[in-house]
Amino acid sequence: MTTPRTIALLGSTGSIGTQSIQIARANPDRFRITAIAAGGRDPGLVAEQAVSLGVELVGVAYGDEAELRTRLEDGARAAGRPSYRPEILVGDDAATTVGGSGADVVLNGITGSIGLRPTIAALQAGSTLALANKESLIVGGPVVKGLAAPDQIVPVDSEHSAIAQCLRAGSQEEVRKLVLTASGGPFRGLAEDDLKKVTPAEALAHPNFAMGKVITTNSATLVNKGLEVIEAHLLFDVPFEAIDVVVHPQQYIHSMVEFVDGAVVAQLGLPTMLVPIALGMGWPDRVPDAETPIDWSKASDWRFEPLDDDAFPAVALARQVGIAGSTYPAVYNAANEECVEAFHGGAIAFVDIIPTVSRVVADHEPDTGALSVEQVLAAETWARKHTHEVLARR
Ligand SMILES: NC(=O)C1=CN([C@@H]2O[C@H](COP(=O)(O)OP(=O)(O)OC[C@H]3O[C@@H](n4cnc5c(N)ncnc54)[C@H](OP(=O)(O)O)[C@@H]3O)[C@@H](O)[C@H]2O)C=CC1
Ligand SMILES: CC(=O)[C@@H](O)[C@H](O)COP(=O)(O)O
Ligand SMILES: [Mn+2]
Repeated sequence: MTTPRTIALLGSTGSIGTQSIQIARANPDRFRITAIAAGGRDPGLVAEQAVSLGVELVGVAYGDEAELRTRLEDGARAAGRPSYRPEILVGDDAATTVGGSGADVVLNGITGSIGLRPTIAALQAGSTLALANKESLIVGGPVVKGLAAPDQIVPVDSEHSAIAQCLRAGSQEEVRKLVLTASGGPFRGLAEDDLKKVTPAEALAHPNFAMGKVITTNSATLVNKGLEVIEAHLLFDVPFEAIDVVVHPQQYIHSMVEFVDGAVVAQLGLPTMLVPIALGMGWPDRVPDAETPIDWSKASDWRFEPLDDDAFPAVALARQVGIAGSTYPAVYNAANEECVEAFHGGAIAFVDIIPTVSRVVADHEPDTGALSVEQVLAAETWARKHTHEVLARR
């Protein structure tokens, strides 16, 4: 009998976080969540998670430490473990400290590029990084890659988990191209003009997945797929021209690899995150019964269609920033994060998002030379400020 892997779970209260807890609870012989971090929007949920998992370390970015402590104490008493006293961290660095706490696996399920420092901390601590927080890799690019040992980063993003699984079928030299599948989002099939009136509520109606606000909006604009093209380039060292995107609305095929002989290997499954999360925590081992397999006795139609780059220019723009490298991906992502907030706040329309990101990218003057974390953070700060200047000029 082997000892369970220790897991530090960042973003424990979110879509990825709660599903990671589900996997860990179902597999106590394999995984033990020893530390959690969240933003702090719901201290009651954080306390409930901490008590039920018995974690040793709890971090939140904001909120009242005394309130969290009281909730933990109340929860511990109710659970019949009144002496339970985890270490509590509150503040901007909490997730970074939890990420660097030395767990066997750090599962980064934070949303947004705020996940960069925790990603770096996990890599520096020598933990395996199960990476859902794609933004940290994309904005950090060569900095993050430079810190990672071979196989230290295990993708959790469904498309990249699929590609990692497909790559087991051949060598790197035998790969001809990667093919990312895309749902097309809730507005698939709409023309540019039809997109002018879509609402935030409509943008949050993803056809297949229940995810957080930012990634769901990014699926609607196709920014998510743009980010995923850059993510695939960074994770798998495949040039941008060898990374294709195909719209597959059912998302049963999570992504594919085409090999030099013309064979295409795909990874299939129900459109849920349970397999990618379980594999991220257990890599390279599969976790039995993580998800129900597809039922092949039922008839179903699977569709494939090309991207509509006119209505959804986000992927083409992402390719440009990915190829430009340096701080461009950080600027693309930061401008988009600001626009997503502005869209949900009612300040801008859906169709304002990509033109604004594009303007900010065009105005960016990157530093030259090797990229540092400080340069990334400075570029992000500039991009966030400039996004609001561009929006104010409209
Ligand atoms: N959901 C999915 O199916 C998929 C998600 N991903 C990626 O995974 C990541 C998470 O997505 P998702 O779970 O949907 O997002 P959610 O919005 O559902 O959850 C985000 C989590 O991050 C936490 N958080 C926010 N700010 C901080 C901070 N400063 N420090 C610590 N924690 C913080 C939130 O805490 P709080 O609740 O307190 O705000 C919450 O726990 C994103 O990068 C996304 O792109 C990738 C593939 C699929
Ligand atoms: C589950 C997952 O990995 C998400 O990134 C999802 O794939 C979103 O799909 P689309 O961005 O293709 O709508
Ligand atoms: Mn994805």
